[in-house]
Amino acid sequence: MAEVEFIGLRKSFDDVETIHGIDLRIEDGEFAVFVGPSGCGKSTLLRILAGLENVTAGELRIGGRNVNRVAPKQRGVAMVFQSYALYPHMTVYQNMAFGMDTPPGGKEALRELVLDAARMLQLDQLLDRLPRQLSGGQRQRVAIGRAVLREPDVFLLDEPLSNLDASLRVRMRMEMAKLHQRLENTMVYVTHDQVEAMTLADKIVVLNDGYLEQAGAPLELYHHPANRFVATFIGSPKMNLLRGEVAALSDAGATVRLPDGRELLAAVDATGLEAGAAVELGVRPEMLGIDNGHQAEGDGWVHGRIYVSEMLGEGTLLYVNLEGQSEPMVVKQEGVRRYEEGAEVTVRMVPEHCHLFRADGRALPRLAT
Ligand SMILES: Nc1ncnc2c1ncn2[C@@H]1O[C@H](COP(=O)(O)OP(=O)(O)OP(=O)(O)O)[C@@H](O)[C@H]1O
Repeated sequence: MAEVEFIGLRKSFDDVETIHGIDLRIEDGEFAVFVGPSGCGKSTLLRILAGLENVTAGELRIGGRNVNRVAPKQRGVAMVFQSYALYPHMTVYQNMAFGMDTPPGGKEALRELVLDAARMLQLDQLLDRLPRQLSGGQRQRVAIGRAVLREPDVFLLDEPLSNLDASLRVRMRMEMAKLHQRLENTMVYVTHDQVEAMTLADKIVVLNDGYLEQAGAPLELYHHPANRFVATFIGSPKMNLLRGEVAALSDAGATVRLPDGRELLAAVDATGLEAGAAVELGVRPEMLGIDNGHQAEGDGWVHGRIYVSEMLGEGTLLYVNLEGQSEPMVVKQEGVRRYEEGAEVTVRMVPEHCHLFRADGRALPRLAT
């Protein structure tokens, strides 16, 4: 069993605290993905797990054992770095086999193990090549192969796909998912890429400035972000936020008055909220509808003018200027539709698709997914 637990974990560099008390549990066999803005502490947490950095306070447990003072080699972890860290003068075979203990079956058994891993990663035709004779994706697979051969309980990957071009990233993303299915071990993966996080993770861990903002299944974070930070970090294009104040409260949710006087209902559990409180109404671009005339019965709607429209091929992104809001609202429409810049439009929003955030950024629980 190799579950990973961070308990009140803190890290300081030269008396400056950068990780401020993280409590997190990653289950045995779970694929956990760390995301967050640059400098939030993703790599530091991974390096702490690998034993490359000390813990300043709190506890790190792997498989139920406190490993704060356990040497990297004894932790049952293997790490794949962004830079791959291959030895340039060694062949693919030598890079993969380097530092491995000879198994009971001797050298021949060792060779079989390396060949098995090479076959799995489609490197078996490349074993005699040097790293400089490989493509980026192939180098990446060698680095992964080397880690797989250590048979780690916990596999650590620090932005493993970030040096690859877009199409190779997509292919390697699929390979990562397959690898996890095959190995069934615990994986901790750092990325900047939204799509990688959403598609690969069993659990996304959102970090911000050394704090854990939320950890949960990708769709849980998408539908029920705990706060404004997670709401705008998960999802692309990001969630729209409209400033307003609470006009009325009912069992159906909170009615929000926008600066232009228009009122919209958000279907949230408004317990504890007070009329007059400053709030932000959130709605995702893909949950908005556009029409040029009438609003549907019962829906909330706002008027605006098209600022810019972008045709993406599979869809259209509209940036709509609304009265009293500092940023244009982004609306994602399926299919290619032409809109004239400056045209007046009605944006429809359904109460069940709205999120509501208090002034301190905390989300109110939504009544629907
Ligand atoms: N060796 C170090 N000495 C001093 N400060 C450090 C050291 N390593 C990391 N830090 C600081 O700790 C914080 C977290 O850095 P970390 O590299 O973990 O962020 P990150 O989320 O991985 O960022 P990125 O996405 O840019 O790689 C940053 O403020 C960074 O400057």
